[in-house]
Amino acid sequence: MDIQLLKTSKIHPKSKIEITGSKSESNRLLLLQALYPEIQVFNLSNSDDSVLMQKALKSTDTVIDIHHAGTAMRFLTAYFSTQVEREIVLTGSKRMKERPIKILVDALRELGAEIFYLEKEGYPPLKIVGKPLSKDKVSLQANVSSQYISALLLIASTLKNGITLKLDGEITSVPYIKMTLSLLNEIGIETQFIGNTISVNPLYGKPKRKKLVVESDWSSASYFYSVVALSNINTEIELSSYKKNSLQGDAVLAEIYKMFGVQTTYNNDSIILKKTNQYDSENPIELDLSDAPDIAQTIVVTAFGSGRTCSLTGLHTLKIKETDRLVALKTELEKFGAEVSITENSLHLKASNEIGENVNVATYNDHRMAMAFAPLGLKTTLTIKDAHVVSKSYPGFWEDLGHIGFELK
Ligand SMILES: O=C(O)C1=C[C@@H](OP(=O)(O)O)[C@@H](O)[C@H](O)C1
Ligand SMILES: C=C(OP(=O)(O)O)C(=O)O
Repeated sequence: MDIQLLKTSKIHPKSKIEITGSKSESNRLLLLQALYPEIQVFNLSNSDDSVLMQKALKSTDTVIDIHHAGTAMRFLTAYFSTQVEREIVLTGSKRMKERPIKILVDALRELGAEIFYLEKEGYPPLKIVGKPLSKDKVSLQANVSSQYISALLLIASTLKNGITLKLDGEITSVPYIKMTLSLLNEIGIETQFIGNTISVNPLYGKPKRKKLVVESDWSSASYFYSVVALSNINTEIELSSYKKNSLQGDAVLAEIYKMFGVQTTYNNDSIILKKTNQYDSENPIELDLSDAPDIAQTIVVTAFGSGRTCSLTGLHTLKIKETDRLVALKTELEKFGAEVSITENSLHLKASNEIGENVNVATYNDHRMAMAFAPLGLKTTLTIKDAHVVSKSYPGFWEDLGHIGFELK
């Protein structure tokens, strides 16, 4: 399914959208619920990745396919390693078989797990033979993906002595590790994170808190930040349910988008995004996104749509996500006439006021490619190829975009 966005210079001046729970928080809490069934979770994400996670945890099959869901692949590898008397094959999409998992598998093996590679060494699919993990201390490389670390932390409280992790190298995507620790703390699991060492105590007895409400997804909110940034002065979009003290690192959007004139007001359980003229529209956008990699695509496209120079660093994890996002961004932006240069961990976009028309944006099975480019419908007519890819994190995206006044065909 392709979707054409007809150039819409004006969306509704005021609109309201409800986004479901954070996919990251949901997938952590689903795993914790499998370990501690008394936990109840509200406002779960309706994303494919969370639905797949839920299904996988309930499944009694011997082969479990988690398609494109990175967190599900990593978290379930740790989970099934501890499920005694269970033997499963954990597999995924063609792209999942190219996303590395060796760092996590090595760490789990070090703790006593029995995991085998079924195709390429270091990559899914995996055969996992569940057994009690006998050790409690392990070192692992922390500069490739924080998901390996979160996976180990999520199962830690069920091990006899908990877990102590020593993290080697620069720690990437730190807010996601802190999110994991905060959720563990919320249910009464004690943790320490000092320097490059994290430890998690075993949980004796039942979880302290049983009802948890997931805050809505900030990464999904990013597309509306972009829409407001590219809109006329005073355009407002209200998004629910969000809070000021978020566990999600992508809540940094509220700060970042001030550079594009978007003001965020926290109102009960929602946020109101409003376009103002209180910003310097000439200033280049310069950011290190190693703490918030999922909003890189949104920010670059906003910068392009608003004719701003943009230099992003800290993008080393983008190459192993749903697609190589650095190459995908460069390729697709250049179709609109943008000048983009990339390295292994950075992207530079030159300011330009020309935006090509009738471009077909390829999405590479990456939900964020589709959603990041959509706001350009405020500047030009474009077509998003394979637009259904958005369901990985935000199945209602196109409907919500129509609701705020975009013309979709
Ligand atoms: O733990 C999580 O929920 C996530 C961690 C990040 O991955 P990396 O740590 O691989 O950067 C992020 O990109 C991903 O979308 C979700
Ligand atoms: C990178 C992402 O997800 P995952 O790694 O969980 O597939 C994402 O949602 O942008």
